[in-house]
Amino acid sequence: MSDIEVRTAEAAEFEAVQAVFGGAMMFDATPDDLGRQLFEPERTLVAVDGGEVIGTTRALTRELSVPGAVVDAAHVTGVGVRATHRRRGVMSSLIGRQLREVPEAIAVLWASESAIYGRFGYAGAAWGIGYEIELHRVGPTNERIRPGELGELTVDDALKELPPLLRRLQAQRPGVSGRSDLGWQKHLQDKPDERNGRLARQILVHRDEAGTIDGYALWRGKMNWTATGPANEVNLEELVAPDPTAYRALWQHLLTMDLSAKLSYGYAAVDEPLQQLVSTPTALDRRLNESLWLRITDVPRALQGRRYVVPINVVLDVTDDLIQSNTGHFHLTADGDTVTCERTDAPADLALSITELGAVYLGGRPLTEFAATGRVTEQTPGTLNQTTAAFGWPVAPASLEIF
Ligand SMILES: CC(=O)SCCNC(=O)CCNC(=O)[C@H](O)C(C)(C)COP(=O)(O)OP(=O)(O)OC[C@H]1O[C@@H](n2cnc3c(N)ncnc32)[C@H](O)[C@@H]1OP(=O)(O)O
Repeated sequence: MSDIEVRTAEAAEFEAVQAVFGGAMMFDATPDDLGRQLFEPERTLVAVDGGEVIGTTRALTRELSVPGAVVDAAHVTGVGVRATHRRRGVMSSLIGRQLREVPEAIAVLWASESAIYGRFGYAGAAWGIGYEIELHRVGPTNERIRPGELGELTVDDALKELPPLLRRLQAQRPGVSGRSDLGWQKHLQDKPDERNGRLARQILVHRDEAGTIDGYALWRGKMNWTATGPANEVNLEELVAPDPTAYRALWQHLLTMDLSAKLSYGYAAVDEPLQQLVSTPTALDRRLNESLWLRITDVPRALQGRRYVVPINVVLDVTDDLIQSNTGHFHLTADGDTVTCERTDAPADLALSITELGAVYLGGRPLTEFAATGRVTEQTPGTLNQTTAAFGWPVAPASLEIF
């Protein structure tokens, strides 16, 4: 590490950053115009050896829904180190500096491997459910879809119509990342060489009785003809339907696609209502996946940024090996929209590290889970259950996209 310099990237280094990340992940990272426009060099760190970029990490400027609010969250991505420079502490230098420098009170990421980020105080804060639905077995309920309720949009129309629906979902569910106009363009980009043998993306929408779009699904089909007949595959990429009628109608349509045997979807929530809409939930073939990892970088600001499901008045003893200002006692009080979190000398009710605080931040994991292994300790009897209830949230967090 001694000869390796870690510094902020320059705009001209976009290609080098892409090449290092693509090489490390083993995908073709040919830069495109939208990717270039979304590049934030001032929020990218590079490790340089002999003038050559050999390691990278990026923080994207995006918002995230958290319990009861939408806040700024550093969306960390592009973490890669050239294979020739692995296991010499390059990533540790990059991630350590990034976490100390990001202005946001929380950072989030999708991990390529579970073993990487815990050492930096990140914790799995949301689970996701992957479906491999057997359409012949699942038995969708008989939803009547009236003519005109469903339609398709062009990308240009989708860029106007879909963003408000994602914002509505953010108001309902924690863990959902916001998208800028450019972010939407990138999300709806449909490069033929990235379709994995599937057809072009379909932008399916549902309209309410007044003709207003109140839900959408992004999906692709793939023809598969077997010796026994058609077995096409439907790949659902995203479904956003804050309105119950739209939610039911879109799923009903997708589950009954002609000639199709399978529907795959990777971003369902742990409490996904879909299971109520089918007669055989086991045919959903559900798999629990890791989804969003979260790291609190500023305890008082992060804890003040979200809401709590019941009033709370607790002193937390937090330890953080990487960010010293997060270590100490913090007095958290919350009652509805009035939330305060301040450093205090008062004795602590609960002791935990920054990792456990990150794990429970989105309301998807209970503090009691960590008390069971001694990672959270109760100093004042009764405060564990109260604090667990306050940090919980009625809707499970779910992240809709790998960024
Ligand atoms: C948010 C995202 O972008 S996710 C994408 C992450 N990137 C990838 O998976 C691409 C392929 N891998 C890589 O580029 C690199 O191997 C990285 C970035 C994962 C690690 O970079 P390195 O510079 O080798 O890590 P570094 O030397 O700082 O390792 C620090 C510690 O993490 C451990 N570690 C590093 N990578 C891994 C891994 N994949 N699995 C388990 N442990 C790991 C190291 O063993 C080391 O442990 P130690 O402190 O006990 O000795």
